[in-house]
Amino acid sequence: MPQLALSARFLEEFGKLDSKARDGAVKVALKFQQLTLKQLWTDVGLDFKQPKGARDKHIYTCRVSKFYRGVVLAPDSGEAFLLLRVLPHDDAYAWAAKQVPSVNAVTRGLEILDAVTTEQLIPMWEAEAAGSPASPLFADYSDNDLQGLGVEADVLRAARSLTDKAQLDAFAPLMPEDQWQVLQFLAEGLSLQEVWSEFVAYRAPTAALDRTDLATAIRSTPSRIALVTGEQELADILEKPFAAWRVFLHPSQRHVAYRPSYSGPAQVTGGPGTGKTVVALHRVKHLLSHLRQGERILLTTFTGTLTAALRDGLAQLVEDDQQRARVEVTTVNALARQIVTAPGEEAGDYLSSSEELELWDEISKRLELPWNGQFLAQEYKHVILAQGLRSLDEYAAASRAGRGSRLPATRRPELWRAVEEFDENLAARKARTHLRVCDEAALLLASSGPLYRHVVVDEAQDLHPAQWRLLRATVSRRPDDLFIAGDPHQRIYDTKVSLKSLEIPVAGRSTRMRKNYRSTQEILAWSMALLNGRPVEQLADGSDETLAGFRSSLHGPRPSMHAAPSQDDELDELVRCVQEWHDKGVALSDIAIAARFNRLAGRAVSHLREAGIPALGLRQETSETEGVRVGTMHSLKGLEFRCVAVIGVRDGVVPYPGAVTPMEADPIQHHTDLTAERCLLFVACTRARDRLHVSWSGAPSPFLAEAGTA
Ligand SMILES: Nc1ncnc2c1ncn2[C@@H]1O[C@H](COP(=O)(O)OP(=O)(O)OP(=O)(O)O)[C@@H](O)[C@H]1O
Repeated sequence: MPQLALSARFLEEFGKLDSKARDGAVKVALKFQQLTLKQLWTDVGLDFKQPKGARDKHIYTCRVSKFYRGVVLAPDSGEAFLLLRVLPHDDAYAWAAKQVPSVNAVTRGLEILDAVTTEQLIPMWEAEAAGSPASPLFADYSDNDLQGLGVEADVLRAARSLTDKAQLDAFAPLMPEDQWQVLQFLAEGLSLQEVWSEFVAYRAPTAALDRTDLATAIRSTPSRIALVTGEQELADILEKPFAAWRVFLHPSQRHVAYRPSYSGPAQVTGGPGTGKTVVALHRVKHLLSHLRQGERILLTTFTGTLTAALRDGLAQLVEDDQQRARVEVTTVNALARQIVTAPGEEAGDYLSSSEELELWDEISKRLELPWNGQFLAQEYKHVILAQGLRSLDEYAAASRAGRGSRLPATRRPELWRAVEEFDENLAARKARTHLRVCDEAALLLASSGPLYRHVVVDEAQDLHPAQWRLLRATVSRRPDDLFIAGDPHQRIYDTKVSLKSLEIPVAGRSTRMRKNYRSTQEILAWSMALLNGRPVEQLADGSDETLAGFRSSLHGPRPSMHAAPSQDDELDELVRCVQEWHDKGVALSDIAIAARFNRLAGRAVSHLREAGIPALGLRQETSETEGVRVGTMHSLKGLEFRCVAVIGVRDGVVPYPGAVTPMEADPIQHHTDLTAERCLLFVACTRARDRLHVSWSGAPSPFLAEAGTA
């Protein structure tokens, strides 16, 4: 029996079919599982036909329903059939007739080129390029350079006729995806070596290649083609056609997630929406398949909302309940609480950051110290807790590197007195702070021993050193101990760490993702302007990281912006915008509103409800509840929605002065805080897949003005 394979595009189109056509497509796919080669070719229901004027003899169409046909690639060997697309009857024939499959000489993957349209367009582009004063887009690269990355004759000719990135984008639907991706990386400024190592090296040939062997090429293209091994697997894939991330991984994603083993901690970084969470989930799946009896995995992240998303994702990827039960999904803070709280003991109250600040202010006044509450809180967080200092002697000997404020050594005893006072006050109230508890939990584990065989961390960029110490202590120093996913461009709190300084060395085991799968290029480009090309400090060792080469191949409308005369007008416009999205078929639960603070978020909820649009706070949501999700920019971290409105992006709020340490108090912290505020707006905007709306009342945020968008 030949093997069935499904292309990513087939699956995407299958997901959008009406139920009748879908049933038809399922029946077709099942026949490939049940019939012999001979039976398939002669099956009346399937009605295999070669399109008239087909450019390639391996391409057929088959009947899916009265109105739809599938496009199938049938290699000569009869070993496999690949379902390429499912389209309305006439479109299927028209598309099928123009396509030519081939085996890429470098990547060995199967490729499909729209040979007819390309041949028609190339002479036009060549003529246009000849008359254009612009220099060719790939002038810096020789044919040899491009061929070495898998760019083949027809695409090479087309690439030579391009003069700008917009033309390259327009070419995307016609071109084999991998070749387009290579050209796109180069156009974005990546070096030949970077493109080679990030995209091609994983797939470089190891044995002789038969370029007529389409069946082998089908098996060598797991990033776009899923081989189906049985009816159960077929049902499983077709049941969730939009969860393409479960089945198709980018070569760099697969390489990172399914690498048999890392000799120590490993890291995946990349801009928003590059699939870091997807990679982390696949890594968990891989680690589960090697887990010995009695061993467990910790999958952890920053906030509770994110653990819910991780749990959902894991349930989609690992269907076996018993396997999944071996993975504990929890936040770092919840884990710490669990470790320090004895059975039956009350967990105690946690101080909010404003309560903590109030307490430090009180102590400062009571002890008549020359420092304000903010200074004390920062010293406690960024020096004392960061280094786990437990006595005045330790504090007196500690480094304050990275602090931009001066504190003579002779004054440290006074400050330590404030720390003691703080701890005593908490003990008296039976209260705790999250970081203090993480610090204690790390200490406890240091004597009681690790809890897990592997730890996988998502959204790692905001973890504090005390949280890292805890994670370090939960797992022994062994191969595959820690797998870390994070993006320093999404650091939205005031902590900056270098993993190297925390004895979590990832050098040589770190990979950066560049392809954005979430947002349209229009949303990405707009959001990236907010960062203004500013590099941020890497998680690994504090050196600079940029978003070079970070791009999406999706396209859509440009973000809309609205400058309102008053907050009421701004909220009226928000209602109009949400209504319009909903009228166009977007589910309310796929729409999110983000504000800098809960107050405006709350007003947005009321305003929407008054207009008859169900809305709820992000924290109240369960995935089934219908209604627009509304929350703070912080609470949107790690999530995604089809449409996002970011509101209240005004001067005096974004950045929020209260969250930015004054320059004169500490210039280093001032810079960190300001960057965190900038990144916060970037994070909120990059949650959007298709539509982004940004609004303000009064003067716009200076971040918008600097980006040239307002
Ligand atoms: N290989 C893939 N195929 C299809 N979709 C993918 C793939 N990888 C990721 N995605 C999709 O891209 C979106 C973003 O993925 P994910 O949340 O893992 O990115 P991220 O890098 O963790 O984002 P962020 O840092 O912004 O939280 C998700 O909708 C995910 O399903």
